[in-house]
Amino acid sequence: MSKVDIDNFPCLLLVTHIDNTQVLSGNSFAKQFLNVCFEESSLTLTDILSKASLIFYESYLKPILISNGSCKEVQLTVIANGGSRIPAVANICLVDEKLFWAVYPAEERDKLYQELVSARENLEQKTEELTRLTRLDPLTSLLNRRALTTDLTKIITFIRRKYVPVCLVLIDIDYFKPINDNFGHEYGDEVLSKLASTLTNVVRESDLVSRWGGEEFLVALYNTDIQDAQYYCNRIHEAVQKITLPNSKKLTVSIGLAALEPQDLRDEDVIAKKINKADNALYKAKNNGRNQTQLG
Ligand SMILES: Nc1nc2c(ncn2[C@@H]2O[C@H](COP(=O)(O)OP(=O)(O)OP(=O)(O)O)[C@@H](O)[C@H]2O)c(=O)[nH]1
Repeated sequence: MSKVDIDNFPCLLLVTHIDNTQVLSGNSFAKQFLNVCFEESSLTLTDILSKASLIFYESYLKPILISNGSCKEVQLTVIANGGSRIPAVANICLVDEKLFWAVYPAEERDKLYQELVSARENLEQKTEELTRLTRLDPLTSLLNRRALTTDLTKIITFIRRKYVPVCLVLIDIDYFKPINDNFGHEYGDEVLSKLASTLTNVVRESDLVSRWGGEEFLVALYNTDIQDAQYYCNRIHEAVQKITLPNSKKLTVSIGLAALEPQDLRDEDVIAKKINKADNALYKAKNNGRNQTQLG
């Protein structure tokens, strides 16, 4: 078999002595990577390995090499030409008091790792964004029905432990069908969006505002008793009437209001029952001539 040219190996091949840190020789790849000339310099492992890797070598690898004769796939940090710290994988074996090192710099692996980290961060951001979007109604950007129910369930778990008054406000646009019929569905969508902004502007940040379905909106007023909720409903009526339709008529809404009392919270079905109560009150408001709030 012809003699193998070790300079063609794509890794650092080094020879050191087990008794000291002196580098006795190395291949071309190592010369280039470390920018040294082994014959002329007195290079030691201290120059090649990071401080932590050197401690690892002295305290862990060396005893293993002495007892087992070899160490495989050990992770080290190599100081490259120019001082940059490069993660590397080394195989080392001991023959006649000399250590033979094959060190594979993991520059590419490190780059790949960084790419993986940023791809994961990217994915996490996208997942967050998607989760956010699945909670929102696409037309109004308000919480959708499912998100409102989830958030309200959390609030109820909390107020079961420490009661805080919460009121549910069910809002339905009056005569919305004629708005669509007379001015078009697109205009109807615009009205829904305007109403959504109006509701968001009237409430506090701790309140939940949702599009419950069609032209119905459900608002959960946190830390609000029934008197304050009625005051809030009056503000909604006033604000909504500022939205004027193309025929100069004012937009109006009917509202059903229900309060979550401490005794209601024992009921597992409290949300459905209270919404039902608000719905009955809304029905009363419609039957009573619309543009008003009724208590459930
Ligand atoms: N533009 C638009 N219209 C919708 C949307 N969702 C539901 N609607 C319409 O809302 C209208 C609701 O009509 P109705 O339930 O008859 O109620 P209304 O005309 O408001 O009458 P009252 O509630 O009794 O005052 C229907 O014509 C639906 O098609 C939507 O996303 N966009």
